[in-house]
Amino acid sequence: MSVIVSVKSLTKSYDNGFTALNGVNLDIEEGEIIALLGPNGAGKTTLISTICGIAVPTSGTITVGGHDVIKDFRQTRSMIGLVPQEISLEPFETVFNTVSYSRGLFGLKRDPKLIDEILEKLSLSDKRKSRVKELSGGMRRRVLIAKALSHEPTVLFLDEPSAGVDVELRKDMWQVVSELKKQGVTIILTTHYIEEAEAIADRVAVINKGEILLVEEKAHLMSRLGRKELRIELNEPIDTIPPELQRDHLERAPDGTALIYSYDTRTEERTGITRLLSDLQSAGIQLKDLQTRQSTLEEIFVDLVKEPS
Ligand SMILES: Nc1ncnc2c1ncn2[C@@H]1O[C@H](COP(=O)(O)OP(=O)(O)OP(=O)(O)O)[C@@H](O)[C@H]1O
Repeated sequence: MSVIVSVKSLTKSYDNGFTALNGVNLDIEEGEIIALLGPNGAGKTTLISTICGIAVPTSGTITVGGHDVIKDFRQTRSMIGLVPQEISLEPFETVFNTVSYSRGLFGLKRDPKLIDEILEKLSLSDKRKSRVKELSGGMRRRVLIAKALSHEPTVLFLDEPSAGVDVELRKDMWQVVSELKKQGVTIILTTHYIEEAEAIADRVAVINKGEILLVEEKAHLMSRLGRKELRIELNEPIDTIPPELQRDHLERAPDGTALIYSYDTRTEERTGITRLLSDLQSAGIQLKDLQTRQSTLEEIFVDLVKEPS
């Protein structure tokens, strides 16, 4: 596979002296989906903006398709589609015109057939004459993607594509992104949702305080981060963990009303839950409720990016 976006020793300091990116190196392969994960203020948007040529690097170089984003701005920008986080669409305009207009902004000739194909790809064909204000939130996001694709870019940036979107629509969005990948579009997305990176990314880059902490194959990263927690609510609070449960490495909630069991579904063949439940029975502990939860990205970041104490 060849590298389509190459970022070398990129530093970006804003006019107020703040360094938002500090020596970033990142190669993005043609045709991959890479998720850029990072806490608020990590530098994700700044990185996207510099690659798109919207923000000027303080030092370092960026190439898209082998062209320098500053020297050959027009050429590189035309290869890039950018889907912003905020939905900013003209409410009274039709879907077709909205997308067609975006193509015009790149100085390209009108191409109704192409616009119809893009709408088809995004399951918006039956809405082509609808006004934007008549669309649901999920459809509006698709219109944003259609706009970004209207000038036929080969690289697509999606900034938080499913922020504030419900689970159903999020899955829909993943489907759309996977389809675009199949058609050969390289996709870079920023996200706060680990399930999102897990569902669609080939690789994951973690950025914090303007530095890339790691870039890894998703499968590898997930095996390191994918811990789950089983919370066992008890009928009666307990003061200490009974000896029958010592081997299960449980934690006791501070008020004694629950036990917490951590396990890893990916790296361990057996979760140990069956054994745990039988040990609970042997210890005569009555369960009130069971809940599982996965570490949130926020928690993973706390681990990944925590300052050494
Ligand atoms: N124009 C600017 N002038 C000064 N500082 C800025 C400017 N734009 C961004 N910053 C700062 O640079 C840092 C990185 O911001 P950026 O928007 O790139 O982060 P982000 O990872 O996209 O965050 P979020 O997840 O909140 O969108 C932040 O501390 C931000 O306050």
